[in-house]
Amino acid sequence: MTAFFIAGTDTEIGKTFVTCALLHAARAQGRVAVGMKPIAAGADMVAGELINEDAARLRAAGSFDPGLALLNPYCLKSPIAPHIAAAEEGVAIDPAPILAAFAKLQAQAELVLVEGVGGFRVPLGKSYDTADLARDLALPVILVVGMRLGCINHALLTAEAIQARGLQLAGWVANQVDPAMLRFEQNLEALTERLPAPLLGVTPFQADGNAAGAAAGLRLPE
Ligand SMILES: Nc1ncnc2c1ncn2[C@@H]1O[C@H](COP(=O)(O)OP(=O)(O)OP(=O)(O)O)[C@@H](O)[C@H]1O
Ligand SMILES: C[C@H](N)[C@H](N)CCCCCC(=O)O
Ligand SMILES: [Mg+2]
Repeated sequence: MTAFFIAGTDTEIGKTFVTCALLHAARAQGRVAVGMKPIAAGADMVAGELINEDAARLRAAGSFDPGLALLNPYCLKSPIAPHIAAAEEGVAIDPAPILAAFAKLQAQAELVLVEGVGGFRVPLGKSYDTADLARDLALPVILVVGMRLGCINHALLTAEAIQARGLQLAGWVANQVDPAMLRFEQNLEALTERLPAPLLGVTPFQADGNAAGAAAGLRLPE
C-alpha cells in the first residue's frame, strides 16, 4: 500500500490533471489505484447527485469507483476558498472523517493519491489548513508545478513549507499548463537544480485535455 499527497504551486495549475495521469500510469503497471479529493469547492447537480468536477475526473481515472462518500467527503457548492464556502454553508471541516475515508480507501487500493485544494496552505477553517491535513495524513508529497511564469518562486516556497512540516517531498512533476510559456527548458533546468527531490516527469500540454495521454512520460516515486 502506497499513498501520496498531491500538492500544487497554485490553484488551476494541473493537480487534478497530473493526479489522473499518475493514476493511469500506475494502472498501466497493473496497480490498483484510486484518487481522493478530501475537500472540493464548486459542485453541480449531475444525474441527481451533487458532484465536483475534480472528484468526477478522479473517479473516472481510478481502477474502481469507491463512491463519493470516500472519494470526496466534503463537497462544497461554491467555487471559492473552501473555508469561506464552508462557513457560508454552515459546514465545519473536520479531519477525522477525512482520515477515516482515507483509511478505507487504503484498505481497498494499492495506491491512493490524495489531491489537495489550491496551493499548499489553503485554510479549511479558523486554525486548520491543507498543510495540516497533509501532516495528519502523514503522507509523502508530490508537488505539481504548473509551468508558467512565476512558478519557480512558488515551487521553492512550497518545497520549504513541505519540509518545514517534517513531510517528505517525494518528487515533483512539471506540468505544461501554459503551452506558450517562454524558455520552458531553462525554467525546467532552474527547478531541477533547486528542488530537493526527483523530477517524476514532464506532462505535456494536451490540446484535448485528456490526462491519459500525458501518462507515458511519468513515473511514481519508489
Ligand atoms: N498538461 C495539460 N494539458 C492540457 N490541459 C491542462 C493541462 N494541465 C492542466 N490542464 C487544464 O487546466 C485546467 C486546470 O487544471 P486542473 O483542474 O488539473 O488544476 P488544479 O490544480 O487541479 O485546480 P484546483 O486547484 O481547482 O484543484 C483544467 O481545465 C485542465 O484540464
Ligand atoms: C475553487 C478552486 N478551483 C479551488 N478548488 C479553490 C482554491 C482556493 C484558493 C484559496 C487561496 O489560496 O486563496
Ligand atoms: Mg484540482
